[in-house]
Amino acid sequence: MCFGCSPANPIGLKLKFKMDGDICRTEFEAGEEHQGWNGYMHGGLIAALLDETMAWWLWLKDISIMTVEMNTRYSIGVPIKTRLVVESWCEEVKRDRLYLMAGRIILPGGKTAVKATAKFMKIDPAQI
Ligand SMILES: CCCCCCCC(=O)SCCNC(=O)CCNC(=O)[C@H](O)C(C)(C)COP(=O)(O)OP(=O)(O)OC[C@H]1O[C@@H](n2cnc3c(N)ncnc32)[C@H](O)[C@@H]1OP(=O)(O)O
Repeated sequence: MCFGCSPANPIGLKLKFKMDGDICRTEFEAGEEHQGWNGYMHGGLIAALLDETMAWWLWLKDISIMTVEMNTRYSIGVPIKTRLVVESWCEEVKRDRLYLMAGRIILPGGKTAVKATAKFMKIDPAQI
């Protein structure tokens, strides 16, 4: 019952993903329950949005992975009750096992509010 994508998780984000060329994309609108500071989305949940979107780029290609490292740069506060677009893509694959991924959150109007980079490690699907 994944916090990011399961439709059955009552407190989950219920994200749905689509590939558009080499970009994986989802949309999300944060509610009051997702706030940190008043009116703005919690930074940890923003990181979860990006982690999940980068993971799904791989998952949609049938690659089983786990996040092993992630860096998040918060440039603009992410307002709640606002339609967000989240995108991810692959920048490099090392030794056929380590995937260097990147992602961003785009506000209405096109500005990038948050950028992330992360490393994902391919694992044996039997491990999860
Ligand atoms: C549908 C999609 C839903 C996805 C949900 C969202 C994704 C997530 O949030 S996953 C949850 C968070 N992540 C985790 O809990 C991961 C926890 N970590 C692990 O379980 C293990 O470290 C695991 C299985 C990934 C790798 O373990 P293991 O196979 O033993 O790796 P290990 O032997 O330590 O390292 C393998 C190689 O990778 C390298 N490596 C390990 N970590 C890193 C790193 N962070 N950066 C670069 N290289 C690394 C090692 O140096 C090693 O290199 P070499 O082969 O040359 O010696």
